[in-house]
Amino acid sequence: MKILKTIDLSKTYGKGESKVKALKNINIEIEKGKFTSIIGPSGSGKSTLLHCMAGLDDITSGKVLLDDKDISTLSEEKLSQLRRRKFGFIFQSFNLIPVVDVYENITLPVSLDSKNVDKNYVYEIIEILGLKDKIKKFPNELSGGQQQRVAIARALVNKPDIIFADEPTGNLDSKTTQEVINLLKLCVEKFGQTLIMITHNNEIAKMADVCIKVQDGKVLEQ
Ligand SMILES: Nc1ncnc2c1ncn2[C@@H]1O[C@H](COP(=O)(O)OP(=O)(O)OP(=O)(O)O)[C@@H](O)[C@H]1O
Repeated sequence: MKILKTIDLSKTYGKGESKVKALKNINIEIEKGKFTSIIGPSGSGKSTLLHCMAGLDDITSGKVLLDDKDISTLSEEKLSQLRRRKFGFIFQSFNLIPVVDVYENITLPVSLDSKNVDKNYVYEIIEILGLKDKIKKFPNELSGGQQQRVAIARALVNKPDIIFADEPTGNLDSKTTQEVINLLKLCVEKFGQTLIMITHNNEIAKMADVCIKVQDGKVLEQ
């Protein structure tokens, strides 16, 4: 089953002389419950594609279908609700909140949406990600790998349908990278989520179920 599709998706930045065609008629389909990697050279349009699929960036033409519904025409308010409820995000810079502890960093997306925190589920995630003895720590007391594991826990806490990850291991050494990717895969498998991840790294791209190659704003192969 396909959870997300793009139809002739194009994105152009700027106007006139400074116009950049970042995406040119992209047609891709993302399989539900699978791990899809997006690989390509710097500037090829990977981040733009991810942002357009996740409703973080407006598109110039085409469609983005989530469960066959076009999300590119939604209002900013509806889009932000959709992102909060259905999507999880992990970025290269962990984007943790420095003044609250690990537990609060993880549970904040749920409390922001004024839903009750499912404590059993939160502790299950914390356990899997090996953060049990870290929940009272603050982000600056953690290593990079530990901080990224907190960011993964935070992305999972809403039980999102899709997790969008933009170079999540870009700031980590190769051993920690393997650990983090393995944990991410484990969580996705365990909770049946769909993972879409950008990477520069061929080895990581190969760990995915599906690999999409992007070059010069176009999809080379899926
Ligand atoms: N906000 C923006 N304004 C203007 N041009 C942009 C903007 N964001 C990206 N671009 C341009 O769009 C093209 C695609 O950029 P994008 O960031 O999607 O590539 P990428 O494959 O993710 O690169 P990297 O691997 O270096 O992060 C590039 O030519 C970039 O310069």
